[in-house]
Amino acid sequence: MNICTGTAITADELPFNNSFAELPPAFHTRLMPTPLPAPTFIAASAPAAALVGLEPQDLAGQDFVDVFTGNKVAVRSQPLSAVYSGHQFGVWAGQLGDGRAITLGDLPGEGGQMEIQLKGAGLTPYSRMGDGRAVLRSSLREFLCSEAMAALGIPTTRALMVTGSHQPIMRESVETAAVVTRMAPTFVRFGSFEHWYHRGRQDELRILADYVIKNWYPEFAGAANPYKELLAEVTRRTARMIAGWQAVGFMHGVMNTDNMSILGLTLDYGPFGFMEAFDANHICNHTDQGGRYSYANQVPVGHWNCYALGNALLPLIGTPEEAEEALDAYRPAFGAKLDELLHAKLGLLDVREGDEALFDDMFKLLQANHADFTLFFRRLGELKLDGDLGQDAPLRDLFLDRAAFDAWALQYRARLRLENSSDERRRAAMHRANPKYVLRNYLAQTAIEQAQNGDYSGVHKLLGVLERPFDDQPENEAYAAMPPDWAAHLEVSCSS
Ligand SMILES: Nc1ncnc2c1ncn2[C@@H]1O[C@H](COP(=O)(O)OP(=O)(O)OP(=O)(O)O)[C@@H](O)[C@H]1O
Ligand SMILES: [Mg+2]
Repeated sequence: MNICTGTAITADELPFNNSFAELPPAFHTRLMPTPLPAPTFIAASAPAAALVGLEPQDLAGQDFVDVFTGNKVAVRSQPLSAVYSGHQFGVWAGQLGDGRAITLGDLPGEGGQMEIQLKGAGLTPYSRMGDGRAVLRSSLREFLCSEAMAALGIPTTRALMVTGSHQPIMRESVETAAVVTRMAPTFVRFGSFEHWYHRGRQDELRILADYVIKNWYPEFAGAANPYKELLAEVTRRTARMIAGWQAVGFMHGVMNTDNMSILGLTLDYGPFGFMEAFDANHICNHTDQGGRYSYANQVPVGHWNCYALGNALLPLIGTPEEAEEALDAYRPAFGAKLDELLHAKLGLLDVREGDEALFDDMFKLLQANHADFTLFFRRLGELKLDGDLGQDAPLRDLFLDRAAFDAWALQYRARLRLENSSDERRRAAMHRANPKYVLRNYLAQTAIEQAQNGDYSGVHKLLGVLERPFDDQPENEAYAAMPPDWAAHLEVSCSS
């Protein structure tokens, strides 16, 4: 829909601006996406489409499929790939860049403009050893999880649609190609700044920082030290985003600095996972043998990544002391956000002494019993304040050590009694804080295998369920179930 005239627009007429293309040529390479043979529509997200005034049914039309696969370039689009560098697994990796992502331009929307990027659209000068492509499996995971995270209320890049082609792509086995159309106000990463810092190119560093401030942090433009303010705010946003991850059991899997968004958005859905049987040391990425990006380590790694950004911004900020001051925002921002989220998850209206001990004991209990993370919090909402704990069997049955659960539940009930709330009201509030549906690996895998056989109905169905993660959806009970036995053998890695 043309947001000015209210009429339908064709893909060719998409009203692209190209703000990143206006930066000097050192920041990007102008290039054309590489077409894929016979691209087909797989799925689109209606909530994402609405952000840029598009209708999902229009996206299924061949002209949109062609533009969003990269087979045709809209008149006003100036496709480009951006350069960036980064630290991978804590080690400086040098130049990376969009090796398979091509930005088409920015589309206007009511909430602000969105950069539209095709992931898997062919070789770029930054492809290094890669083929510039993404396979259907990883593209569906990125598509579904981007939209699932948005519905969970966690800051994230969005996924507008996904298209596929029969073109064979070699990974561990032969798979087929797909393209995800992603959206974010900008895809600038921490690594975009590290790139110029490590080359000693202060002019470009300043141009990039000014570009980001002007467009997304205009409130700092007139500050005494805008770059210090920028670092402090990105640090706070990153900390809050990671608190959001911890609260739903999301594990990113590859928190390299080139995957950290300058807007504090979850970026790059590769070997991610959602916590099932709780283990704070769980590693979701099979390739991450040392567990650098385990669930528990996400918190300090987020801080480490902000340090890397602070180091890169140092020539603009001035002194290390000022950068340190900005980075000091991390712990309080993380602590305050997690505390707020945990209170909501436990249905606690106010903050009281002893709450931290209650949370600690809860995590120890979950750890000792490897209770299912999502089911635990969802079923906790059903707990009754009075009566025999045995009446809460579905919750209690998540724990092998029932006595340990009973002891904690009594502590929790005592805490709840300090507040004046009914079972009903608490249940409703907790169900708004604790999702029933998250993208468990087995759910993604089931939909992917169906899609690999040409049937996309499982993807559509799963997307619909994940768009309403807090609703009860009795007809979709099966999607809330614990993983079946076969899922124990599922491994996700960096292969994508
Ligand atoms: N198949 C591929 N072809 C070319 N480059 C690739 C390919 N896979 C990954 N890369 C590049 O390797 C680097 C690190 O990869 P990583 O898996 O973090 O990113 P990605 O999943 O491709 O993309 P993004 O971070 O944009 O979501 C990036 O520079 C990325 O573009
Ligand atoms: Mg990446």
